[in-house]
Amino acid sequence: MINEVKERNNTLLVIEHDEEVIRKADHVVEIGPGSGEFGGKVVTTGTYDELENTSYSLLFQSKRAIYQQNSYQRDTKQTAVKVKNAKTHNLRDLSLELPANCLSVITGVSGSGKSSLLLQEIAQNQLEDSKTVQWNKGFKDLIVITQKRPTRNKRSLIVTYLDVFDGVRALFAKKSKKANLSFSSSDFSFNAGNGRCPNCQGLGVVESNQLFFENIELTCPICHGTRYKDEILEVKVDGYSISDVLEFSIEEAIDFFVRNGLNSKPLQFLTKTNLAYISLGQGTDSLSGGEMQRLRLTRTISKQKGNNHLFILDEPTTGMHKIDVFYFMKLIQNLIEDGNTIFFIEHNLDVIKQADYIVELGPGGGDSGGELMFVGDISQFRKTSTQTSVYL
Ligand SMILES: Nc1ncnc2c1ncn2[C@@H]1O[C@H](COP(=O)(O)OP(=O)(O)OP(=O)(O)O)[C@@H](O)[C@H]1O
Repeated sequence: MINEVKERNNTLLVIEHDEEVIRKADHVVEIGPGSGEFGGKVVTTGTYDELENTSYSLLFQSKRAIYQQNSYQRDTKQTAVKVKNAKTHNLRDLSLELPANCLSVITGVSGSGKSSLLLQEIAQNQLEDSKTVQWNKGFKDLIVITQKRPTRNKRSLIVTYLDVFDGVRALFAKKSKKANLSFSSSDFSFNAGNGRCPNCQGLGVVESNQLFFENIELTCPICHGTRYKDEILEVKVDGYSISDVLEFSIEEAIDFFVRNGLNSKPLQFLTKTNLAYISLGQGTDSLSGGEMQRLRLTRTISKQKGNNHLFILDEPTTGMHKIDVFYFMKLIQNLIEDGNTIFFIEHNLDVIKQADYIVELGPGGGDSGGELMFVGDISQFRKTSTQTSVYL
């Protein structure tokens, strides 16, 4: 389709990570070299072949051995779930088993029935058996992370989304008591209470509201973006005000949290997914799609205790660069090593290569889909020529 658009004398500008698309581009621009404040520069430009042979190109680096990971090839004998004669949407009397304590990937062309199988047929009744689905009874719970983005909310910051701000507020309240100031934990909230800036209501920004002009956000002229009243900012822990803490990167925040006995577990998980560069006070609505997926997974994982959880994730690597996928998959593999089970809907070949068990649905979408094209491990998959395996 892209070629057709080009042939009609149009110009296409595409944001893309997919190597197959990059390979076909006439000109590629790589932005980086890192993420967040470490990004924003043009790293290199050229054709796919030029990038592949330029040592500082991100494409070149991501194809290096360090970013390749193979399947752990775990034993798939223990069953997590049995599906018998599933018929949801386009599924054609589908029967299969998925293994426990492994990474299973369901792949296939768009509309082939992946979501119908995993999100509807399997996940719909949580861990309850149904006419078509029989569960291994060892799972503690089922956690489903879909692609749906949480509703946009200006007041949701990384620190509140990860539920670690209450601890920070309580710490500052305790410190204020020691200094004979009578501030409570709620005075250190920017969402409510008496401590937030009355002009911007704790947002740190105000809207320009000028007649005839589009509204733009301006730094609040009263609190200068700190979100708080001056007397609140005078309370310091280790020399930092609560507004300074919101400016911390995740890496800096971990030091502060550990030093002060706060729960740093969710922050530790974030660093494992290569998100150590974002700041505690960054709004969740400003995150990229790939960053948001990792944040959601981190929040979910950090709340789970122990093992025997079953995670179902719908295309979790959408929007991630190969390098981000590498870090993300390390976290996933650790989860499995800890005794959990993961089912993915995924097209990403780097993920498929790491799967212990692969299911491909097809052959087409809609009425021409819903059939099992392949079930087995990666070494068997490489020997077939399904619509997905030919790209491995
Ligand atoms: N609620 C629904 N009612 C009727 N048909 C549906 C419903 N949801 C999905 N379908 C149809 O079932 C078929 C399989 O859809 P499904 O979402 O399972 O595919 P998929 O493989 O997950 O696709 P994609 O990769 O594009 O997300 C499609 O033809 C779709 O239009």
